[in-house]
Amino acid sequence: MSATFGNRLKVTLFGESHSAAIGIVIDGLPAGMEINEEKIKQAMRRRAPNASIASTKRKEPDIPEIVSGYFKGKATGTPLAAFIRNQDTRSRDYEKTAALLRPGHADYTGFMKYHGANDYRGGGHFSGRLTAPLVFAGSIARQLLEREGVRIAARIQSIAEITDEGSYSFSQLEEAEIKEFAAVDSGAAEKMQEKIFEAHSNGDSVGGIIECVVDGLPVGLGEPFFGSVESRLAHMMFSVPAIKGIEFGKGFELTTMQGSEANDSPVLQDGKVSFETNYNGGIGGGITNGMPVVFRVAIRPTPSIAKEQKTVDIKAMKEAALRIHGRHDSCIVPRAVEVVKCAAALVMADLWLEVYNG
Ligand SMILES: Cc1cc2nc3c(=O)[nH]c(=O)nc-3n(C[C@H](O)[C@H](O)[C@H](O)COP(=O)(O)O)c2cc1C
Ligand SMILES: C=C(O[C@@H]1CC(C(=O)O)=C[C@@H](OP(=O)(O)O)[C@H]1O)C(=O)O
Repeated sequence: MSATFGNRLKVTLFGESHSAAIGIVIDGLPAGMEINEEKIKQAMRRRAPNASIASTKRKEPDIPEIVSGYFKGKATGTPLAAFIRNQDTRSRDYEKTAALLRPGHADYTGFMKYHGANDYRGGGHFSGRLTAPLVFAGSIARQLLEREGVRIAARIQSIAEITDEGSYSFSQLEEAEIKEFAAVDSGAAEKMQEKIFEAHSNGDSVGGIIECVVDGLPVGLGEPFFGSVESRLAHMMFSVPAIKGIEFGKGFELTTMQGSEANDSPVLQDGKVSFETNYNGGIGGGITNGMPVVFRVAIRPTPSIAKEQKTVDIKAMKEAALRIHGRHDSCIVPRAVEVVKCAAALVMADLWLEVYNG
């Protein structure tokens, strides 16, 4: 089932961008786990559209309504289900152009796979909107990890060709979280935002890279081969719409290094094994080695743009031109920072429960 993810902590997503609601069912939360609703609200706010970064003008309160599995501030241990109502849908944006396949979006594949029965409004079930319930569930998973001393932080590393080259401490990354635009260096952040507005004013869009770090992990999460930490994180990240690449540690740069440079040498620190460097991103043979898990994801430019593009009218089977005048993010990256952290939390909490909960 493609809507369900996880082994010990299972999540099932449902809904469409313009349906009555979107939501998620979380199965496997430890009974009695306290849930901080304020932390959930903060996460939802950080994912929400933000006019100051040229994001979609759709205004959704994004208040999750928990309908089961939660009692007196704690998880009951039975499935926790929540839905988020869609309130500011403007489906007329999609009426006139319903048959015109949006280049870069899932209109063509959705139409073919579901024999034209797919709900194309706002991207339907393919929509980035489905990341709202993902953030809801992930922010609970994040709380579960925090209880165990595991923390997650992320930052915007680049937008288009503008890169923040700095390498930062975990606490500097954590400080980025409270910023509206989660880049660490303020000079780079300004240039990145200018780039987004430039694309917006040209009727175009841009992408970028998010770096994410999971700190405080024990040695031994994950398994070799198909249960590797890399494969589990990659599965989750590629489930997030618009994510097109992932690398761990030095990633592709490892190919330009010699073995003597790429190897992370074990050292003794206070009588325990640690590593001199972390070029392999805290993972060895698919298993956490106690160093921070570091990965970066590549996010494509938003598909729906105002600039004229070539397409096909799938009903008339004719080539056509398309300009999209709806409400769209000029860049998905700033809003996706929270999505990446929460999606990573779901994976790491699942891996945690596999080892420490039976
Ligand atoms: C937080 C978030 C917001 C998004 N906003 C938009 C948007 O406003 N317009 C759009 O066309 N795509 C947006 N997307 C991306 C599309 O949903 C995505 O590109 C599409 O479903 C096709 O999937 P793919 O790019 O993974 O192939 C967004 C994605 C995310 C994660
Ligand atoms: C609503 C959200 O983003 C939506 C993601 C999206 C897409 O195609 O992914 C298309 C747009 O939908 P609509 O045309 O209905 O405004 C965005 O606004 C959200 O993230 O909450």
